[in-house]
Amino acid sequence: MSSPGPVRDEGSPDERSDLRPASPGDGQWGARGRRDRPGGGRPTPGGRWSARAGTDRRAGRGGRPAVDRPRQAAYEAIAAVHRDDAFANLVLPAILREEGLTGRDAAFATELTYGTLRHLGTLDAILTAAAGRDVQRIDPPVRDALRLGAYQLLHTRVPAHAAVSSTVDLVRMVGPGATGFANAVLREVAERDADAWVERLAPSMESDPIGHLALAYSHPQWVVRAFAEALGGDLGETTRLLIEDNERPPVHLCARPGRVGAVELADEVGGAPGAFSPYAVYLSGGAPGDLPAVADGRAHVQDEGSQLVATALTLAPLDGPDGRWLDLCAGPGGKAGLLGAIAAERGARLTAVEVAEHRARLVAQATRDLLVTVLHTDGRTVGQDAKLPEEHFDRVLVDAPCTGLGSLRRRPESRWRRQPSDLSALTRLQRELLGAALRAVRPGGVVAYVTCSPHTVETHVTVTEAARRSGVPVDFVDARPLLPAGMPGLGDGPTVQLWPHRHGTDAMFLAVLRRG
Ligand SMILES: C[S@@+](CC[C@H](N)C(=O)[O-])C[C@H]1O[C@@H](n2cnc3c(N)ncnc32)[C@H](O)[C@@H]1O
Repeated sequence: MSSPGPVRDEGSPDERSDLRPASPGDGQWGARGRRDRPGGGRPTPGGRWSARAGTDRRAGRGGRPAVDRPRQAAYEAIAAVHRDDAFANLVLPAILREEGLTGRDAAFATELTYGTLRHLGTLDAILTAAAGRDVQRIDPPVRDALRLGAYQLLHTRVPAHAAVSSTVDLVRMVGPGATGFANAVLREVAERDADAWVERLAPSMESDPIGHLALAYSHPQWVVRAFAEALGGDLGETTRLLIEDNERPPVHLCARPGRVGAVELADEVGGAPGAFSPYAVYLSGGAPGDLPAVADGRAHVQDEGSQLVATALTLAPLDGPDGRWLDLCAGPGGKAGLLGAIAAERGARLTAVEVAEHRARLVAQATRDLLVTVLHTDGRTVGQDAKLPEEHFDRVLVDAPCTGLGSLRRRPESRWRRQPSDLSALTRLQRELLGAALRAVRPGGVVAYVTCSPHTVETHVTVTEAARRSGVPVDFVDARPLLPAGMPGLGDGPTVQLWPHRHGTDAMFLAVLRRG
């Protein structure tokens, strides 16, 4: 198998869904009896797979396949994430396609890849203890193989002997010379179950609740702290959120208004209408990209929370004209697609701005059959760009670039990549973009500020500061009535924070501001 090489993230979290996620392993995915592909590749000691046509380079002792293809695929995806800074949701489908893995094999590879990456922090702590040395000092290819093995031992029903032997076989390929070490480490890991390891390694909840939760639920401590703060210090709720972050997220479709109704779409795709958004359909499985409704532009993949916050902007009460709408951070175009469809029904016209050229092209593609003007420019140029005049727009969306801590379910590696130091540049940009939006909106018009992060520095602090520095009169609009009636857990207003564990959505934040 040859590596598809570095794969960079191009989509919003909405567009990146697990492929065909598996239920937890039930034992049918043991190491024996896997199909093998003649001419398949094998990883070099550096960890990359190299194709050797006509030779089964993976044949192990006794002629049986040394490593089955789903595990190989998972290993290669995990290695690419760490070696090439690839994104699992992009690199894994490429590997699965290249290997021709479908059905249960693809599901198993997906489960192993996503599960290992989500649980990385805890797995590393366990491997450090089991190896008697810091996991960071283990050769990267062997380290990734051990992570994959430890995940199978602690979080799936793969029999222990199969998890150990398949991992040792993998290590034989990626780190010859380390097989004895790998065998010993995994046997040590297998001595306890996941709960017993947490009991042994995590600080107690009483003495260090953040440290305990971080290790028990595999999140960086700063992220746990940020979640706990956003949840008002409620550690029970924080725990539920962390558990939810480690679950496979469902795929949500958005039935484009004017094109197809949610009930009709649900019937067509075998899904269920969403609980909250009138446009949402929950998909039970399968590859959404293969659906005719998605291919022909009647629907797109979009988290229900994203649908709700975009729709909220269109529902904010407005006096006077209502024909000019602006999406100031539009790429790759999920919300622009929904806003453009609603605008078409209401006789309004959407302008969508995106600073990154390739993402601007994605916006144009996402809105290709709608009357949307796509501008490839910096949203902060309001007042300097003739197409972005001041006091011109009636409704403006700022779906700001953010840490994405609200969509960790969809991006298994991102919790380990993000750093608290990312916050200062991001919040400066968020303030500047919201300031530009407040210049772009007409007096009496509304601005929705949205992040896919519940971090209070990116939410409340940014909004308060940007409004204070804007130099224009700004009032908060209570956002709660702009969400579906009866939706629970919306807090005290005027802003709204959605949560995976409360609403089944990404953790989207919404503030609605009216320019006086
Ligand atoms: C959270 S994403 C928006 C997601 C999008 N609204 C959707 O629903 O698909 C933020 C976007 O803002 C863009 N961006 C960052 N800085 C910008 C700027 N100064 N002006 C315009 N867009 C910017 C990023 O490239 C990114 O595509």
